[in-house]
Amino acid sequence: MAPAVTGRTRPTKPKKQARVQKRKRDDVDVEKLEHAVADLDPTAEYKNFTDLPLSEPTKAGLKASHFTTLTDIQAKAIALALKGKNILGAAKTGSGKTLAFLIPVLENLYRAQCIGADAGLGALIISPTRELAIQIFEVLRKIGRKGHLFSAGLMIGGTNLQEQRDALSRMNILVCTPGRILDHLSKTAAFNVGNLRMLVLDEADRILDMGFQRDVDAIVEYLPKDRQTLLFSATQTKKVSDLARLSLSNPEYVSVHESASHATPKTLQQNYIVTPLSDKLDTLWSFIQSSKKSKILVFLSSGKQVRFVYEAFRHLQPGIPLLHLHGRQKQTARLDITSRFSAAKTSCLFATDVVARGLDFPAVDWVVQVDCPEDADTYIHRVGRTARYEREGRAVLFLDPSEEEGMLKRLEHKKVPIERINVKQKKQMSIKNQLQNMCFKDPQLKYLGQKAFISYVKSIHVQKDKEIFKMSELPLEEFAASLGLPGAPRIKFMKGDDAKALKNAPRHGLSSSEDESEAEDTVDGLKGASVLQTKEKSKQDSVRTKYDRMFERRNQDVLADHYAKMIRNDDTQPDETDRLDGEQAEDDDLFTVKRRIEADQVLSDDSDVDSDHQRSENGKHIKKILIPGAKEPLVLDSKRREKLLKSKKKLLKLKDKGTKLVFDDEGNAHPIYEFEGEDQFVAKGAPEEQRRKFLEEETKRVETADLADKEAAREKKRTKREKRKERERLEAEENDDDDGGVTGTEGAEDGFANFLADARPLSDEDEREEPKPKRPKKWFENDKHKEQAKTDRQEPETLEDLEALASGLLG
Ligand SMILES: Nc1ncnc2c1ncn2[C@@H]1O[C@H](COP(=O)(O)OP(=O)(O)OP(=O)(O)O)[C@@H](O)[C@H]1O
Repeated sequence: MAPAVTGRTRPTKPKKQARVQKRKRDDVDVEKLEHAVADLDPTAEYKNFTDLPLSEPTKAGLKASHFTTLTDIQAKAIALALKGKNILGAAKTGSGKTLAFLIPVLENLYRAQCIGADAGLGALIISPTRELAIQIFEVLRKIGRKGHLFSAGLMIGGTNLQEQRDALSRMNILVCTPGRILDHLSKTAAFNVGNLRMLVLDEADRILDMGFQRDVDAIVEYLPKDRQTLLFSATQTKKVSDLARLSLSNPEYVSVHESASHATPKTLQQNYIVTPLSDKLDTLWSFIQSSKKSKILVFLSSGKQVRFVYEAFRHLQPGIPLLHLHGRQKQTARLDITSRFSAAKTSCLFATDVVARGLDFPAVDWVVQVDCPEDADTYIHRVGRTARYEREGRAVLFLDPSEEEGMLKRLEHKKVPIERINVKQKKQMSIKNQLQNMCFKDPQLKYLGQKAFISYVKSIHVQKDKEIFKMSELPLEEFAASLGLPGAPRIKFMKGDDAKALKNAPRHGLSSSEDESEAEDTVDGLKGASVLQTKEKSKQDSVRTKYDRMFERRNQDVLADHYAKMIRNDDTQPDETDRLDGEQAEDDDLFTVKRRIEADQVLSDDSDVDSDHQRSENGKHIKKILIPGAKEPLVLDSKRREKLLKSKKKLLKLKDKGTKLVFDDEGNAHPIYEFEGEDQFVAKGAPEEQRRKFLEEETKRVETADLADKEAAREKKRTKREKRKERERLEAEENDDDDGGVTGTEGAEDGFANFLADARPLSDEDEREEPKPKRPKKWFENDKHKEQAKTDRQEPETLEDLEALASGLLG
């Protein structure tokens, strides 16, 4: 990120005079304001911003942004915060919490005249995600643009740390993410937070949860204790430990919707569908097909899932522009996608929970939760991306039958009104075959599918609420098939009993039993582990040593199945999975021999490696192992020697070097160099003549070989060039797609109410046919404002522009 500099040029003399005069006016203003704030009654009901004792620049900024009436949370929180109280604010999503803390930040710093480089940092606003930080910063800039003189900056990850450093010491207000600000606090010497007056945590529950706990603890260590702290969230924490950690003494609880019968906005219609995990993508596809004229936000549990679903659906040409967003993307791409989705009228964004909180995308029609959220709070945050600030919206949650009971219980407890609906069977489509075809043809997509599968299973495994997430009840094998995969990839994350079951399981690839290898193919998660447990029960009776386990250990990564097949006996018939894998299996043949030799030589404990347990003179247990090709058995009498077994390179040293042989046409072995008998040599002619002849023949041979080599090199280059061109062409096509160049028929629009059999009639369903009433313009979209803004300054397009305009806020 370019430094969030003020961007102000050195003021000319008349400007300086005007500023001094303004400051004087401010002084008067400040005194008056101090009195007015002291007299302010925080229990009174304030309706309009003009009822509050606010500075002229703030009033002007609010007016220019068309904010006139206060929302509930603003009415309750602003008055208290102006009086310097610590606040714990909770209000439903989309209820206007951002202004509830930004106005007090501007006002309290203004009254304290915490302005300019000498004043130092006055307020620190922390947000859990970069996107949300940017959004807060934008709102701050808009309402502060009418005459405030503060310097404000945005410090988020994914941008240049060094460039931010110089600017830091000049900032009065900073909007940041926890990791980045901690970086600066610990590494930037010039960054002084000694004068800090206010700390704000937006989406406090997320910031205070496990993910950010340590960062927040460390940040708070640097800050002065006698500051004002404001915490805001849609689902408020009152945990004593959290409050103590933030030195939040006697906070005022401002919870406007606590007594409300629902935790979500009234204008939000919420439904759930019970759909087995293996049908989720079919249901999602069918849903998208019936809602092509909507703006849809789809939540999935991991970036890898997002990537796969996005790529797969894109290939299927859904007829609606698709976008995808997850935390692993570059910051510029994330920003670009956020703004494209904000601007889009119809689009479908696949995203992780990185956009679940706080983001204010205008006019989202649908929030679809394909993967069950980890808890009810996350559910509330996700659905909060629609039906914002009194607008209407719909949300639908997909649940596997095993998740239904547990999740509904949690939602009920949190006062979330949700009703079950069913999918109309005739509207349900299946894309399973297409996905299988695509994965078969495109190894990259198959790879993404494998990753998606693994990350999904892992995400279920780490879920805390086992009443909702029951791995053993999920149809994982069918789920893998529904992603187009030929089999369920193996996963190495098992902990506790399950991990032991897997660890103790023998290497099926080396076992002769076909049954066992079948079991292994289906192994996944707990289900698989339990299969193994039963199979191994009989073996567990005998004592198992570390060595036994070491010999039986197998590679448990994504390709483990393939590996197992590769080292299986030659006569083993390829199974269905192999056949599906076609080309890849053929390629793998290349490695079969090599792998088998390595595996046999190094790991196998049956025929090739003879082991012998003995006791040494000092009574220590030792084991002798005969390595094939080695002259002497390897004595395992120390840890270091044991380690030898793991290193093939070191084992090679123990082996005989061997002799190189060549085979003739009849298959008889000969040493590479065989001496000719003297008579034969003499019979061939003079040695000089023989030498000349030999040289001639060899030169010819080398020349032909050289030609062949050159041709092969040319061919290689050619294919490489073609591949590159193909890649470029595909990339160009992809970009076109992203730009909205979407194929498909738009006329096929049916509306989701048609798709759902028991859907409550959507009140605006008919209205939808009529021209939609224009979405009320946001304050910053106002034409008048736009024109004026154009004359004042250019609207920011990039993060850098935004930062460069930080000073705009500020005068
Ligand atoms: N007083 C107001 N008058 C009109 N519109 C408002 C007012 N306050 C906020 N809004 C608008 O309401 C929308 C939601 O506001 P905001 O993003 O602050 O909600 P939030 O409570 O922070 O939501 P979340 O919990 O999802 O973060 C925004 O589009 C904002 O412009």
